[in-house]
Amino acid sequence: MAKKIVVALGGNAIQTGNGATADDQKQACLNTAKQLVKLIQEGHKLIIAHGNGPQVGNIVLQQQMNQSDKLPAMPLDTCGAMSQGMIGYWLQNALYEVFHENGIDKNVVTLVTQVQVDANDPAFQNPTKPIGSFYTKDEADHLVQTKGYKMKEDAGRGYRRVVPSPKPVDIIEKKAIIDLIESDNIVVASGGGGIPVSKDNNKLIGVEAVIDKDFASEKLAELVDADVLLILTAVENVAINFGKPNQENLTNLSVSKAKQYIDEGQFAPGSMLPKVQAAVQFAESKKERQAIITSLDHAYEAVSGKTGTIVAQKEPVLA
Ligand SMILES: Nc1ncnc2c1ncn2[C@@H]1O[C@H](COP(=O)(O)OP(=O)(O)O)[C@@H](O)[C@H]1O
Ligand SMILES: NC(=O)OP(=O)(O)O
Repeated sequence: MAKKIVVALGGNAIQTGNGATADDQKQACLNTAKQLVKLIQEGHKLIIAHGNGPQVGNIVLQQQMNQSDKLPAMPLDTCGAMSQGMIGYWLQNALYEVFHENGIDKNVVTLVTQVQVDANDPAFQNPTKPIGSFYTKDEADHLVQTKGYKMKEDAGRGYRRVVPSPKPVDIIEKKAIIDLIESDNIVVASGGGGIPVSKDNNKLIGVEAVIDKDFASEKLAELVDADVLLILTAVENVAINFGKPNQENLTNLSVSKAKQYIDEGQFAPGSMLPKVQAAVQFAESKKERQAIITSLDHAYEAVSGKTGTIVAQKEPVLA
């Protein structure tokens, strides 16, 4: 049965390994497009959201490199908008090629998306979202001193800048997204978690933050009344005891069991935890809604119920 699917693309869908050139990231988007096209051929309607952590961090650094009065650096919200345009272009470009190879006649539209946040969200007092490259401890200390950045160690992989990550409250352009889906376009929306804006009477004020793309994708999936929230990352399954000798990969996961594992601390904050939390929130929002967490390579089989971790109100049964 054809489904409406919000796909949340993780880091490896856009940037594989250390390749941060435009060509490297275009190539990764082409590989991603080759996986997503199978879902489109099956008749599913796709709405594509994506992360931007590495990209927006690099844009901020590029902005600051030759900064002067005549060449002012753009603030983080504007850098977020730039990352949406850049990644949206790569995805449109990749899907164009793959659609032509497969005789598919569809438009792909990237919508610059503003996502409302609460200006009083406690996240503004406690930056947690890693962006940009990884640094050694010495480099990180230098950035703290020279730029006033907050730096944190990121899961044993080195130090990264962290910025506030408030929760998404609403998607300003939701009606336009729904109209585009209904007129049979593939929509890329809410990229990088959306551009964070807070409401001030009839104004939207851009704020210095990066919204988590898993939470923003969940909000998008609810607002467009999707059947499935498909979170694509680097692993085929969510696991308990991850990385330990007794690791157990999860296939069917009820909301209540997922909450129990969250309370036990089974999912790493900043990586798997927000995915499972977003999946629970989506599955809880309506009885027949399902969230699937799997790898890009397994997206097609997972939507047919053959692999991945499926989160639903009651334990679903794999096909
Ligand atoms: N319990 C867990 N089960 C599976 N993967 C986990 C778990 N805890 C942490 N991870 C790690 O989280 C990673 C996904 O997070 P991340 O790389 O931040 O996501 P994204 O794909 O959105 O960029 C996985 O590739 C895996 O290495
Ligand atoms: N905005 C965001 O969550 O990006 P990443 O998924 O790349 O961290």
